Amino acid sequence: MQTITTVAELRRALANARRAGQRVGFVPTMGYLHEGHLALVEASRAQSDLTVLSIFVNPTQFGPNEDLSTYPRDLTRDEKLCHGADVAIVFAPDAREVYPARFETFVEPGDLAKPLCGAFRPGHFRGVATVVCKLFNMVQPNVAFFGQKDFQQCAVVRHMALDLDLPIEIVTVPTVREADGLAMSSRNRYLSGEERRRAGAISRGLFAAADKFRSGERDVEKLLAIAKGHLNEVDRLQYLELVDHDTLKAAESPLSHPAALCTAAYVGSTRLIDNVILALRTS
Ligand SMILES: Nc1ncnc2c1ncn2[C@@H]1O[C@H](COP(=O)(O)OP(=O)(O)OP(=O)(O)O)[C@@H](O)[C@H]1O
Ligand SMILES: CC(C)(CO)[C@@H](O)C(=O)[O-]
Ligand code: BAL
Repeated sequence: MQTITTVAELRRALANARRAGQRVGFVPTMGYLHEGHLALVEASRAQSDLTVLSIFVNPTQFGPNEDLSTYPRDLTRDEKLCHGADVAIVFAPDAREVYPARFETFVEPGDLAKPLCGAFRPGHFRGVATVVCKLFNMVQPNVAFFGQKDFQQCAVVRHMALDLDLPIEIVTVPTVREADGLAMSSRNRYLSGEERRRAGAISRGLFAAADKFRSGERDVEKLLAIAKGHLNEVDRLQYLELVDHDTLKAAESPLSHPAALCTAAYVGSTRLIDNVILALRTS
């Protein structure tokens, strides 16, 4: 495994693989890796010949009062995990390599970026789409892997690839969870012991609604109320919404299309997101 920090070096390292017709899998991350990230690597290993994992805490997707400066970072630990997981290349550029002086061109996503997290993090998905587009151009993978935990991000990236004719297959990997159901997230490390215990309420709420859905409930307000009943343990519910799986517009009762129940909640000062998909049986 090698760690590369410049685009020129990355292109050189990948040239041979490309000439040999190897299928390149790409896992973009912001580092401080956990088993959720390793599930993306595992999916890449299964579907490609060589995996590139990027570690870049992208400044353009953070708002001015967000946690860019305190976001957890530990490259040495991440490199060890990548080595053990059979990653071929860790690409860890610095901010100047990705955004040289006079950088001024952005990718502006459309309606998919407006609801949910987009409503509370203005400019977030513009930053995500821009950096993902740039990373795609740097790595030029055949296939790229994203976690379902960031459901709206998956939708925005998938649509960007379609709109911009990027010849890259986008794969969504199911959310990896802790034993109590909490979605793994680098930000979980901000939680105190007591906050960590209460954070379990987020997935409990989503799962309770999903269980009711599986037993036939199709009323949007009732499903939201069930989830909300569990969410009183969080300190502040930013949003809890049931949206159409494909358009991310508010779902209507009775549910007749696949939907996603999505939430963002603060436990202490930590903002956590999670979601479950409510898929209707097709048979
Ligand atoms: N629990 C998880 N299961 C599956 N994929 C995940 C999980 N957590 C993160 N990912 C995916 O890993 C990729 C990189 O995410 P990122 O580095 O931001 O990690 P994160 O844990 O989501 O961090 P954050 O705390 O910022 O939300 C994204 O595609 C994200 O959806
Ligand atoms: C996709 C991504 C690496 C872009 O910075 C980031 O948003 C993330 O880690 O989910
Ligand atoms: N995985 C989410 C990246 C962010 O919160 O900025």
